[in-house]
Amino acid sequence: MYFVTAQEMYDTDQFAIERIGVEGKLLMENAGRAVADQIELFVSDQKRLAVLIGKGNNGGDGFVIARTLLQRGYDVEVIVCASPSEIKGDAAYHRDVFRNSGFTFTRYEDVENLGHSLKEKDVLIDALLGIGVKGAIRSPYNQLISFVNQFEGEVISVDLPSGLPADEGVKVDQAVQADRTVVIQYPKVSAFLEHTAAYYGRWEVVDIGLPSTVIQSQQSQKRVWAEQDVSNTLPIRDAFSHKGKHGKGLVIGGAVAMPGSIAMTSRAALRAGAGLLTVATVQETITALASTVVEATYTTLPSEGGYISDIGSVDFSYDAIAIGMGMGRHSEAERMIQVALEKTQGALLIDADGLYALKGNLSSLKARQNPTILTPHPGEMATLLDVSIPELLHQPFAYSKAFAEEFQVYVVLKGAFTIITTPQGHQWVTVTGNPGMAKGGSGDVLAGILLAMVMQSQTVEEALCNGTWIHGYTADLLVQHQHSTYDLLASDLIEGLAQTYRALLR
Ligand SMILES: NC(=O)C1=CN([C@@H]2O[C@H](COP(=O)(O)OP(=O)(O)OC[C@H]3O[C@@H](n4cnc5c(N)ncnc54)[C@H](O)[C@@H]3O)[C@@H](O)[C@H]2O)[C@@H](O)CC1
Ligand SMILES: [K+]
Repeated sequence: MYFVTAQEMYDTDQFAIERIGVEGKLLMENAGRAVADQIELFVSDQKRLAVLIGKGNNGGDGFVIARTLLQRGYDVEVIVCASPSEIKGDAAYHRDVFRNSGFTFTRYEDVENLGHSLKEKDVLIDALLGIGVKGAIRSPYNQLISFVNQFEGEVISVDLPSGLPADEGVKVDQAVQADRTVVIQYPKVSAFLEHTAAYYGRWEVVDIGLPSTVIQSQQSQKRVWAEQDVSNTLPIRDAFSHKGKHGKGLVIGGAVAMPGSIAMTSRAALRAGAGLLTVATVQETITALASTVVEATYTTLPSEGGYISDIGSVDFSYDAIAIGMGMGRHSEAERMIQVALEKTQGALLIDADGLYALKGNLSSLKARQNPTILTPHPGEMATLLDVSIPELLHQPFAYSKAFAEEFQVYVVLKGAFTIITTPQGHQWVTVTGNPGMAKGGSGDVLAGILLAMVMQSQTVEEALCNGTWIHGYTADLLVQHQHSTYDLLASDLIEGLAQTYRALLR
């Protein structure tokens, strides 16, 4: 499923209108009807509804929604929050169709009056502002939004919660806190940002019949990776497969005081389907791991002060290598990352302390011929970019894209919405996962799953999307059945992979 910025949405509408010849009025009719159909699914016709209509096309949708629901026997009061002369174009056309159908609306006067009209209502449909919102919210919308947020019944927003920007990088002034949002055709970027997603409440997308050629005409492509995508791309194992067919992987990391993270990465890689796995680490860590990760083979690396001191002896011909977890932040790490970048013949995944060590070596990323994958959490990404975490999270898509394109790497920016960006600038977001994963070790597990995925026969892009989706989905299944968001541990995710694969392969 694609998702868009406000400009991309306007461009797709424009393309549909000018190139395909679907009139704007018809798009609005389709949009309003699709939203009304959706509302009908979860609002009984015994409820009392009010529709708040703003002056733009979002308000135009509101007229169609109100007319459709009234025709279907719903009790709907329509309150227009703009002077009728301010309403223009397609919205004015639908205001007239509404009126000519024999329906009436009242005009918004002040909050007190509005309070009076809404006292008996169960559901408020918010068609005040859509993707056209800009800057600080002006009167009367500022009072209206505060008012809607005090309404005790259910608030359903049309397209997006009024006042909320569609795009990233825009300050939120004031916005409706919706219980549900019925999104028109494509979700907007703000549905996938940590600081704006919650305004939407539960949301679903309705189709207004734009042909897929319309979105494919867009330059920037951002999509949600969903269960169907996993089913379509997860490699099917044939009856004659053997361990060599599922790739040979290597994990480099760990230190005397930190055997846990590399243990989790290795076990996760094996559970996620790695054919053959080798762990290269210091002797003490091998001793600690040997009895818990029995399926791996081991390579002893020289150590100094409890840390790996050199990786020159490593065989770099593996299909994929993951480096950095539990490696420690010390001066030698930087040189070792440099060696890994130069010598790794297959895909190289850099995580955790490896990312920290990469900071001084960014330009060497460009020289690599084979895929390089960085898996930062926001703190690590912010460090790589020299920005603060809030700055990064204000526009994570833009920062990820700029970085991935500049350094020709795959970036997996971890978070409640994990963003996967390819060196070509294509972006995917996965929405699986829950707060139970916000714990130490969960990133190590992800690195292992991603390593295993990259070793299989799928594109790197698919591998990263599948791995990220599976990681979050496993946490979701565990929280639904055996665990809670409090007690869930990273190691539970590894064991939980069994359930996820069984569900996927059923
Ligand atoms: N043909 C189309 O263009 C279609 C549009 N659709 C709907 O149209 C919406 C976009 O319509 P518009 O572009 O008219 O935008 P809006 O409906 O978001 O309204 C923009 C209006 O709000 C005012 N405004 C903007 N920022 C404000 C602020 N900070 N304070 C107070 N007033 C502010 C502007 O003066 C402008 O007139 C979409 O969200 C969607 O609901 C759908 O019906 C599909 C078809
Ligand atoms: K709205």
